[in-house]
Amino acid sequence: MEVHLEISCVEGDSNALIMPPKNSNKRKGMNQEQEVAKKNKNLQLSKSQKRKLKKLEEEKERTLLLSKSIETLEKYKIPEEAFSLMQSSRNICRVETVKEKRRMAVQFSKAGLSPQGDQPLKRNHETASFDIEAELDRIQSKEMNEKGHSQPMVIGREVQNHASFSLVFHDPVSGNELGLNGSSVPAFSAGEVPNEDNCTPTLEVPKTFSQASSDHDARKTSSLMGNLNESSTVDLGKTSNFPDFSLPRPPTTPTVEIMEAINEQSTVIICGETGCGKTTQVPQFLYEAGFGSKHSVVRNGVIGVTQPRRVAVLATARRVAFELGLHLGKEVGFQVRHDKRIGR
Ligand SMILES: Nc1ncnc2c1ncn2[C@@H]1O[C@H](COP(=O)(O)OP(=O)(O)OP(=O)(O)O)[C@@H](O)[C@H]1O
Repeated sequence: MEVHLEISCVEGDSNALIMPPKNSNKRKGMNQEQEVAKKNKNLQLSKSQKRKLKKLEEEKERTLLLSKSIETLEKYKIPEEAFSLMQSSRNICRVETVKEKRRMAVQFSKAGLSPQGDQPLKRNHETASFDIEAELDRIQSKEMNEKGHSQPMVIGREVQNHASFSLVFHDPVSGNELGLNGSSVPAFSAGEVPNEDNCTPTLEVPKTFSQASSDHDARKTSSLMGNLNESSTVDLGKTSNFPDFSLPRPPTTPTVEIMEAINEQSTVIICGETGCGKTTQVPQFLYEAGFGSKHSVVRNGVIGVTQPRRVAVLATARRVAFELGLHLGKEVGFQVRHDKRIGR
């Protein structure tokens, strides 16, 4: 009993009835804080979660960017018909054949556009020399397909496929534009195309030209014809019948210096402007100096010349053979893929 009273006294003095709830509140408050902290702690993401979240955000951004890009592409999309009118960058600087030009013109007209460059089918005189090259290439490949390089190159057959065909080159000496027969800018129309039998090159030089320029033109004409129509018309062996045909070397060709350098050095690099004769002249005076001779112990072997294109190989070989008055395929030969004419 005593104990009980004491307790009640103590309780009465120290406001014992209020204190316990206070303590419990404090404890409760502390618990709440702890819970919040715990919750916050739970809200703090782990490293892997953060990484995942970052990834998701990035993916979202990427998808957004992609959709924007697709939208832009759709906006500037080229219609499918226009694809056929586009040309590959590989064809830059490549001369189009008449057939290709015609095909393009048809495609352009189908698309309701005017043909490219306002020079559709008619051959431009300035580009004719390039066209000749392209034509040569085509003829050459056609020739190869039709088995054997001994097949004559028939200009007539090629020409008949086109409405009009003119072979023109620009003479840098006289400044004249010359055609196959030496006259100014001739053109074969389909009607007046020479047939296979009569496509012999005519070396008639109009009398209006001076003798000097006539000789020069005739030589050019002949060489041009030689390039175009070898077996059917031009026998390169016969060119020696024309004593004036062999062009004089450019007077500026420093033959002596080059020969001296070649004799003294094991390697010589010759630099010169285009057309100065590095390809056609140097081999000639090497040949004349005895290089490539079977009889020479030191200088025997071959004088080799490389060219990047097969048409250039053929033209160079023909030119050198022509200027030296030798036979192509004997003393002067050439070798390209699928074709080889080298003397034994
Ligand atoms: N097949 C050919 N038909 C007509 N003339 C030609 C022929 N090949 C060369 N020539 C003439 O001979 C000259 C010398 O030409 P060549 O090819 O030897 O010059 P190049 O210095 O080798 O030129 P590049 O540096 O461009 O190859 C040229 O001015 C050119 O007019």
